[in-house]
Amino acid sequence: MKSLRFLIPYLLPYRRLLLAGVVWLVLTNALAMVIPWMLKGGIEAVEGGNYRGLAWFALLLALAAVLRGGTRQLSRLRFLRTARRIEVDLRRDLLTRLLGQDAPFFDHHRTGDLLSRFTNDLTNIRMLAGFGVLTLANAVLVYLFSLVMLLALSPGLTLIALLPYPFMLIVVKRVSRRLLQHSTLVQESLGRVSEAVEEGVSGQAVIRAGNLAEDRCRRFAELNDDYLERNLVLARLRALVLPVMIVIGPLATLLALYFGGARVMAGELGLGELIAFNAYLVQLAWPTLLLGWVLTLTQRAAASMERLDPLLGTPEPAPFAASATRDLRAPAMRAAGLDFAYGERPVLHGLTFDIPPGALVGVAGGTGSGKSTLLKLLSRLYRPESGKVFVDGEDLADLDGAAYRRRLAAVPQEGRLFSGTLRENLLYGVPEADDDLLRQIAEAVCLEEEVANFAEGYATRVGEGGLALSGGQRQRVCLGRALAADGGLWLLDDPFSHLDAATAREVWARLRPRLAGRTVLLASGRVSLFQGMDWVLVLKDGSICQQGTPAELAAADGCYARLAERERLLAELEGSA
Ligand SMILES: Nc1ncnc2c1ncn2[C@@H]1O[C@H](COP(=O)(O)OP(=O)(O)OP(=O)(O)O)[C@@H](O)[C@H]1O
Repeated sequence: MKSLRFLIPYLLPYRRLLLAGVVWLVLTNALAMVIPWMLKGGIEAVEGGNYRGLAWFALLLALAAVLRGGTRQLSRLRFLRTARRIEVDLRRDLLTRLLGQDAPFFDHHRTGDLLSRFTNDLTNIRMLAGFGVLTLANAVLVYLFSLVMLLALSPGLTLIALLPYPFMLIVVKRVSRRLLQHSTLVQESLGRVSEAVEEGVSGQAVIRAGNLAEDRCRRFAELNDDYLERNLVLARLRALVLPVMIVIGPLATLLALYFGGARVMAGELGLGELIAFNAYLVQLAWPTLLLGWVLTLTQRAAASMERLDPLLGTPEPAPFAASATRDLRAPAMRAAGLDFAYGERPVLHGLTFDIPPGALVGVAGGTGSGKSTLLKLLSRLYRPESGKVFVDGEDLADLDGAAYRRRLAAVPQEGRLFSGTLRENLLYGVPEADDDLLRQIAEAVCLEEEVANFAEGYATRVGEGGLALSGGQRQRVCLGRALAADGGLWLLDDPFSHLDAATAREVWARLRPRLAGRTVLLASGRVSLFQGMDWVLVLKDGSICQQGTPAELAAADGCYARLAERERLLAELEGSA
């Protein structure tokens, strides 16, 4: 249960609210204790023929019951409000930490599974922090108060009536470990179901185009069956606890009635006392029953907390870089013997190069040669296995991440747009930008004509992930977004891959003057874009096979020349087609 300790810092800010809840709860239980005592007084009044006394006891009993209803509501609201606030705090912290994770984290966690942590796991924790804590606190108070009253009425009978309770503790202890294990399995299984739904929605176009719906449905059915199976095991475990909890109360009453009845007949106990004794016992029944439920709730929340641990257990990320303070200084970049592997799979081998500040550098190479991976290392999304990257002579690993991001304008290969308008997407991170800048940016990435043809212009909504735009339009919006934010170091990962050769050349021609004075690395499979650049690194199977000026490389008989030749042949083929 150590995982539940994570909850304590989240409970602390609400200790006053919780304390108020506890105070109302104490009052509720004190009033609950009055009721059987009034019952006892009423019965004794009946036995003594005291009608006036009976009326008073009845009135007080009713008053206690009404007041108890009110205080109960007041305490409930405080506990549940605390739980809702904790849920909000946890959700906020989760997202902050998620956004602070580096790329390998996302390689190892599935989207649906991460999403289910924000929904199902948080609900489990909220349930425990609200109903769970309330029920537990209430049970402790009911047990304490009732025990005092039971002992006051008859210590001997109390011992007899409470005999079944240790049996309950044994069952609870035996089942709770297994409940935790199976709750974890259920949450993991739900993560896989969520993952399949997420993939089904985001990949719907591919599923339809490839006629994969039947296969996806079959896999989904398997995942669902697995989820059902694991839930059934959990339900069977819970079913072991509930009957025990249900039986305990009546069993105690039975013992009290049998042995207490004998004492009443022997004249050792009053009838009113026996009835009050039973009424106190009955008050134990409901909290006892709910304890079984709290047990499963606790195990589910503990399993959920363990799933949040990889995120919440990481140090709080540094404050995110403010967009207003972009750093436009062009850095010198140097790599010394960079090696990198995705898990066990080596991808980059001993990359060494030197780029002076303000240089325009191409990164050439065939598909899968490691271009994107190199740019990811330079943008510090991944860290090299061995070797170092130096930025202005300083080790990239030692640099302040936020300061480095302020200097960086990175355009990933598959740029992602956010739900919202075209304007919002182009000016993300530069909210103070005006229409003038917006138009300049659109012009620089050759979007102005297309936007003019959209009925709503820059107010056009791009759809989730930019689905309402073409792949090429999405790429250009991402380029425009980087242009609006700007930075001294530009890492462009094949940002023209969805554009035809002519448009790619046009966008690049418009972009180049705007990048003057920046250090720029452009990765692309199109060698023609590297003309006039200061330097080109040519990658092959994760190693640098050549580097030099484009003219030198074109003149030499090497992998660059072969890439150029292949591009020329492809262009000829396209032309003749
Ligand atoms: N997240 C990842 N996990 C595991 N392997 C990966 C991952 N990303 C890329 N790879 C592998 O690393 C190798 C280099 O990929 P990379 O994307 O860097 O190549 P690239 O030159 O940019 O290719 P392309 O031009 O097709 O985009 C490939 O073999 C690829 O399968």
